[in-house]
Amino acid sequence: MIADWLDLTLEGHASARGMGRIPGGRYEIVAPGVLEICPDTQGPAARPCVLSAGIHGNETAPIELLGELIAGLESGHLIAGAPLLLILGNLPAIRTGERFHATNLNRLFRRTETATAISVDAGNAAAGKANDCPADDEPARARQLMAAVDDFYARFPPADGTRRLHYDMHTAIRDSHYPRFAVVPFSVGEAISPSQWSILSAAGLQAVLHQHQHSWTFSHYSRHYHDADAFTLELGQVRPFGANDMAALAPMSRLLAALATGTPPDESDPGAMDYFKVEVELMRHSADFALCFSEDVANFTRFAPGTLIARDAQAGPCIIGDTPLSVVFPNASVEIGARAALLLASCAPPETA
Ligand SMILES: O=C(O)CCC(=O)N[C@@H](CCC(=O)O)C(=O)O
Ligand SMILES: [Zn+2]
Repeated sequence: MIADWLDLTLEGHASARGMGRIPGGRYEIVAPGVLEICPDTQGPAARPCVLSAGIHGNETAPIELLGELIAGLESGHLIAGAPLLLILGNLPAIRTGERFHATNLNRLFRRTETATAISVDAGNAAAGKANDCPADDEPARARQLMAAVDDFYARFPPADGTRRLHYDMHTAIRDSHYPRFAVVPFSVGEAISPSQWSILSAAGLQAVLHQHQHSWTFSHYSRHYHDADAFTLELGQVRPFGANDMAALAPMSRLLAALATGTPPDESDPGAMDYFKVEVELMRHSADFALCFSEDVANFTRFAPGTLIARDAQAGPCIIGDTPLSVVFPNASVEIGARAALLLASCAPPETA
């Protein structure tokens, strides 16, 4: 019963391995919190999809979305029609309702000599898959998830002319002028498939933010190493289980259902979304660091030229230059050396023709 898998995993009782049938395909638990769906027959629009949630443990709406998807697949309301890898990211942090335990998992998806060896060595990967990672070992979990993604993408190449897909679903700490928005990881590889803009627009996304440099997030991993159409999707604000506005996420739920069944997703005008690019990645360099605006300033708030944004004992003040910039993900409590905010400028929509 895959419907039980999610509850059991969150309670810490899931078996590390297991497999069975669902309508139209089969499932396999390939690692703790990692469930693969393999259809008997691929639908007309099937793409190998990684759908991840809970990379930050207190971001529950995406986990509820995965729960709805799994229930649909189990009941036969949705017939499996595409290879899927469903991932619950930071299991110990989900269980305690925290963003992370020792360090932010979403900065660790980078191949090192060790991680690459694990991802290409099936024996090591299998050993790593058998057990839950210790609660405070986010680097071990990142290696486990990188290995699972490498293995999945290697076994399910995309059809000619299509690309792999990864939606890493999150919710934001702050309120936002755009409650639902996509972050596009930086890449020197292929451009994102143009259809993604109209698909994300139909799924209720309101803005798109292009990263300007490598960020070693989970979505960046799939984009950088696997040339996938990969995004971090911010789907509202952090809330506990049961308190999320799932009605606002109904179009996103329909998109996930289309991906799982291999049917064409809804599309709508990509011009309905606003587009931004990162101009400044503000880092915290010292213990004596402060943001110079209030805790309730929402994501995408615009600051005028000359505004003091942050003070840092080591890096000095951060002041907006000649053009206004909007702030996203401001967080003065990040670890020293980590990103404390992104400052954005508006940009033109990507080419869709
Ligand atoms: O609201 C916040 O400050 C953080 C929300 C969040 O977890 N965002 C992701 C974005 C990842 C990316 O830049 O692609 C994160 O910070 O990991
Ligand atoms: Zn997050």
